Amino acid sequence: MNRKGSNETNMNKKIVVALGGNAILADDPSAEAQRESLRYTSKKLVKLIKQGYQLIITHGNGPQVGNLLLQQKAGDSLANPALPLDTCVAMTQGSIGYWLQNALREAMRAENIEKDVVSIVTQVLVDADDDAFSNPTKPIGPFLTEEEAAFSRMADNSTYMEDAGRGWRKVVPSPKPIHIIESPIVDGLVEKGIITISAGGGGIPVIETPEGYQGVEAVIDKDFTAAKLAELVNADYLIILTGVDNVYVNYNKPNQKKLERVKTSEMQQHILDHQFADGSMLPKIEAVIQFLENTKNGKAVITSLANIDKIFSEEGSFTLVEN
Ligand SMILES: Nc1ncnc2c1ncn2[C@@H]1O[C@H](COP(=O)(O)OP(=O)(O)O)[C@@H](O)[C@H]1O
Ligand SMILES: NC(=O)OP(=O)(O)O
Repeated sequence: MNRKGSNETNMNKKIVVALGGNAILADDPSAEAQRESLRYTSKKLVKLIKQGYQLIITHGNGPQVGNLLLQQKAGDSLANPALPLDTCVAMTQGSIGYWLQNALREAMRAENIEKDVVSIVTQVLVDADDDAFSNPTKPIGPFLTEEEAAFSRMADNSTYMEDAGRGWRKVVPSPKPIHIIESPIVDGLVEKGIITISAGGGGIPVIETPEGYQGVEAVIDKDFTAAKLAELVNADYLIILTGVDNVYVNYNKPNQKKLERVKTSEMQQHILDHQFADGSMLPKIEAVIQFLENTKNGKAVITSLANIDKIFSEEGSFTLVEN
């Protein structure tokens, strides 16, 4: 990193990259369209691998897990019952991990890079008494019109909310991640130079019981889990990839202003000034601050996929947050 960061050597620097679920599934929910998005993503990520960075990848699943729930409901019968939400999260870790690890393999082969990549079914501990269980806020599945949402609410008795001006979506509880159960395994693989894809969809939410871990009906915000993962693996950078190049103040207003290099204290003030939308940009900013508060020299970047390979060069537009 030079223009906007320091010029330290990048060999073996650890980067946790969090991919938004909407970056994988845009308009076309078919497997082939999602694989194609991940092929594009992988070509971009490989540029960081070529620069010597060690990638620890995680991803969202909001659109995918909501669609899977709809499929479960559509086929629900006594002989073939719908599977619960924690299991659906596990299923999306499997499907997205499978697509992504193969896309990364192809992209690395094209660049003559010999590295292993593996997806890990990952559980994340949450608190059974988290307030989120009585206050669902995490949007999942397709965007609906207000009328469609009202109709769906009557059909499935779920909660639907408007999602950052983009339409109405089903919302489910989103407890905060306390611990990533498999993080020591991820750490061990990272130390061996293996690229990991873990804690997808925020991780499978589990609570601790006398009998062991038990799944709960929730979807954890992948940005908070990414921050926890970055802290646990002692990452140098947390990069959150989303639909915008930069975070803005006065977003979508005539006086909107791009944030380029900011201190956590400045971000905290912007939160107090209500600059970031709930359920979209706010959790990303909170996650970034959480990581920076729990790490000594970490830095965090929020940008779009188009910019990822430019973050460490002279070009590109992105928001870098540091202590
Ligand atoms: N202050 C802001 N600056 C930039 N983007 C914002 C801001 N407030 C809300 N947004 C919106 O938040 C979106 C990112 O949230 P979201 O789409 O939920 O994330 P994900 O990519 O993880 O699915 C951006 O694409 C943008 O539309
Ligand atoms: N689980 C999660 O936060 O997914 P999205 O990023 O796709 O909303």
